[in-house]
Amino acid sequence: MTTPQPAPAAGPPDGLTAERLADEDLAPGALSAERRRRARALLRGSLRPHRATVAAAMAAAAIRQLALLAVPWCVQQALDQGLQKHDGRALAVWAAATGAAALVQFAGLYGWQYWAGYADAKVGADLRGRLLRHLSGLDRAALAARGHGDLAMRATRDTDLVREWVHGLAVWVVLGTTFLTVLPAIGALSGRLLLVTLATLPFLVWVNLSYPRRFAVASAELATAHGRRADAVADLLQLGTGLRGTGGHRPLVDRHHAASAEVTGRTVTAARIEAGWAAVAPLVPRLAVAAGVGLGGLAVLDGQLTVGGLVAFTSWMAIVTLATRVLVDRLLERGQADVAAARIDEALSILPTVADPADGVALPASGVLSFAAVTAARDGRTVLGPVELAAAPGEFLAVHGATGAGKSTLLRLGVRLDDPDTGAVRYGGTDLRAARLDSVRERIAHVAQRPVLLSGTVADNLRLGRELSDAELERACRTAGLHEQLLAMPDGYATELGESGTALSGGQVQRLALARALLGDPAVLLLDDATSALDTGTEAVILERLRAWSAGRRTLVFATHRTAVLEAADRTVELTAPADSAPLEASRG
Ligand SMILES: Nc1ncnc2c1ncn2[C@@H]1O[C@H](COP(=O)(O)OP(=O)(O)OP(=O)(O)O)[C@@H](O)[C@H]1O
Repeated sequence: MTTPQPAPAAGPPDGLTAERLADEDLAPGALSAERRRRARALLRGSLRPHRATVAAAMAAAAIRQLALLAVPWCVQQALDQGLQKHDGRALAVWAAATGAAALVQFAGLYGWQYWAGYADAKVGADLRGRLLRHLSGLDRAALAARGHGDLAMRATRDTDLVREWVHGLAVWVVLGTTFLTVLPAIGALSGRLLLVTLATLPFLVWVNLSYPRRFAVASAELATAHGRRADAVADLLQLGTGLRGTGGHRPLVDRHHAASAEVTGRTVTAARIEAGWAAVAPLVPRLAVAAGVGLGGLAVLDGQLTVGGLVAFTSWMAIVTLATRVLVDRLLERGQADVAAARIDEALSILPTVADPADGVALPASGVLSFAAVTAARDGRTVLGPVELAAAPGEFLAVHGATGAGKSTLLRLGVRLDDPDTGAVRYGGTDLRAARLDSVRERIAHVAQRPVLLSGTVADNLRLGRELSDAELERACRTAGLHEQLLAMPDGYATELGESGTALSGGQVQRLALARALLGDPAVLLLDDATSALDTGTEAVILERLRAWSAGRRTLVFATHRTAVLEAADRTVELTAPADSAPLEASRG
């Protein structure tokens, strides 16, 4: 999620986007040689597991094209052998051959389209799955400079562009088959017609070399604009309603309109180049047909060419003209696929700042959670520590301190959502950085200050895809003081929460997040101000139930400003902001 900013009239629509654009990876314009090389490597790698399917599509496409190209020849024979010589049998034979070619075209086209569609669906699913697996494994710091909307575009529009490229791969075989068959066939008809045909080739090469460069630049700029608009839409949807009360949604709307206008402008630019390319490329083959008809007609009058031969020439040239148009489409797709693959590659190259160790160990079932000489810096500023702290099994520890003293930062280190800059966080003596991340998250659960809910039901949000019975959900919700309130709702646990859990109050969201953490049966529970939205009565009940839940063997670490929590805790620890952190309270003197 990005910070909302009003949009300037021109250029990148917000400061953060401008910052992103400074990043070489997202720079508009043509791809650098290195990015193109990496993009092509990604495309080849995505294709590798599906080579056999693509090869089958290509073979079917070649068969279909040969059958298509055979038709003018069959017609030529029917005209020259059948009609010109009044030979009904020859006419029937060549009519049957034309029919057979139609059947072969049918089978070839079916196989081509089926296998091409199968390959594009598989490559798209693999690529999207790989990208989403990678992105979902990244931590907050790694994703900090990326907008969610832009990343979503990479998983949708960009993978779809790669799919289109995969679908069109067999067409290269069609084009090769066409040119390799038509040129000798026309040469066999007449040397002059072959010269007319060959004269078009330098022009075709020039057109198809010059337009792609311009289109690649337009395509890259369009992709970046799409990413920016997607960010603007995501922010508008996620933040707009929250900011309406302060009038803050207006800049979001303006920003979206500016981003949308940019997409429209870039689309028109790309369309103009595409239109020129698509119209200019087949022009010369079409003029060549006219020249061929004139020259070929003279050859027919001189008796050097049959009428059937002239008809075959015009038919083949019509196929060449069509092939030229298709060639342009494929080159357009390849340019877009390069840009899309480069964007996907860039997203796949984002490294997590919290890495899962290759040979990570499992954390022990029980142990002391300790912070030894731990410090944390954000944006070059020390915001925590050095902290020395330990919480033993069965202990209820409350951490308090001024706003900005580093309580949330401390808890995030305790479950390895971030790593300390110096010192070590250990559980049962094992440095969390040496443990497998899934093992850390299994032993230690964290309830964030601002919990995140998904669209779906209450039960979906509690389960998060885990195999949990209704009885287990109920037990956790009882401990979190939510069960009775859920029962009072018409749909109970099946209540739909809407986007980002809008159907629940702030206090209910906090308790749902608490119940969700309890369901993992952790040995340590880190609670970040998890009762801040509760009335004192409900808070007292929950504290009592949490103590019973810990049953003298589980650890509770509660970051809080609430007196009731401090009073309920076995021990309290006050955090003070480091000297160079200068939070609000400290600067008040
Ligand atoms: N991702 C971040 N980037 C930059 N600064 C950060 C980041 N996270 C925290 N900080 C800064 O670190 C300091 C400590 O923040 P933290 O959220 O840990 O404080 P806290 O004690 O939990 O505050 P509160 O009581 O208001 O919840 C603050 O000055 C905050 O601005």
